[in-house]
Amino acid sequence: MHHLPNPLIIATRESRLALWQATHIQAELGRLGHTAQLLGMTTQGDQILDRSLSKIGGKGLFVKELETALADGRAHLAVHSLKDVPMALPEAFVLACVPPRGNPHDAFVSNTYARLEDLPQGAIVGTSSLRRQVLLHHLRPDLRIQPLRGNLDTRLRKLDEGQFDAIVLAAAGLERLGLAERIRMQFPPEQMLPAAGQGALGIEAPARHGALIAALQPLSHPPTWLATVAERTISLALGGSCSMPLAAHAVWESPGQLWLRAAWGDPAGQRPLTQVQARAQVENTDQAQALGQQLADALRSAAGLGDSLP
Ligand SMILES: NCc1[nH]cc(CCC(=O)O)c1CC(=O)O
Repeated sequence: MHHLPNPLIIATRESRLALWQATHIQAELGRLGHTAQLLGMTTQGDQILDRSLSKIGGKGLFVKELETALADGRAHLAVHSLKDVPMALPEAFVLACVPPRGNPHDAFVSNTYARLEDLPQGAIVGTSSLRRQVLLHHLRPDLRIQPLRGNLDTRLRKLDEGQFDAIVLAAAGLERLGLAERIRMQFPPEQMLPAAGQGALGIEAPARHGALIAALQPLSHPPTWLATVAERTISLALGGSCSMPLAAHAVWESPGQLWLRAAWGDPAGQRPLTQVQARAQVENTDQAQALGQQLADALRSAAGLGDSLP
């Protein structure tokens, strides 16, 4: 039998964005009458900046060290960008709650050009995301796409130093850090379909801590939960890794009617982009998973991926 710890300790990465997100959840818990404190931690994903995430073990690197703090009892819950949370968590942990989603779109950021269309032939665009890379290549095969890692401030600094003509970042991160004025253009999903879970937060807790999981439920937003379950089911079905050239984005067209789109690209740019979509009445987690699974199967056959994936 667990009771609710007081104070609740929230494990978080120490980037400005992660701290904003954890502080936001701390305040939400405060409004529910709980006292919460932050435990800042540096993860391997934050330390290794010279190699791409897909090469060093994926976005799970951002999550693992926070899970160790939960397992040790040094912290009770962890706040993550949902985009960085692997679909399959270790058995001892659950995604206890997904709060309302922020801006899910990608942002075009440049000091010179107002829109992607304005970039000259062969312009240099910074992004390390395989998804952004393949979608940019699809829109503008002439662009030279170069790696860009580090936290948001670091990425903007590299742009300002003149290393790139433009960069592409998540709008949610810029907005949370008060940097919305850096957004020159927001990509519509038709141009750049977001990653699964983009713009949403995920709160992770020990699976056995029933009292804590129950206490987090008032922060949950069922429409965001169901949409992101559908999106994340596609990631899981296509191999479970977040470091894939995969986009998956769901929107509510009307109450209960979920529209799910997905895209898969070839990072080498040899094969054309594959895009699929489906709609379904979704009222519970099983139906959201079924829609995600259906679209994953459609994507797999349309892209000629067969049964095995890299
Ligand atoms: N991969 C890093 C990451 N994880 C979450 C965000 C932004 C916030 C979000 O998408 O929810 C970012 C930065 C970015 O993609 O530009």
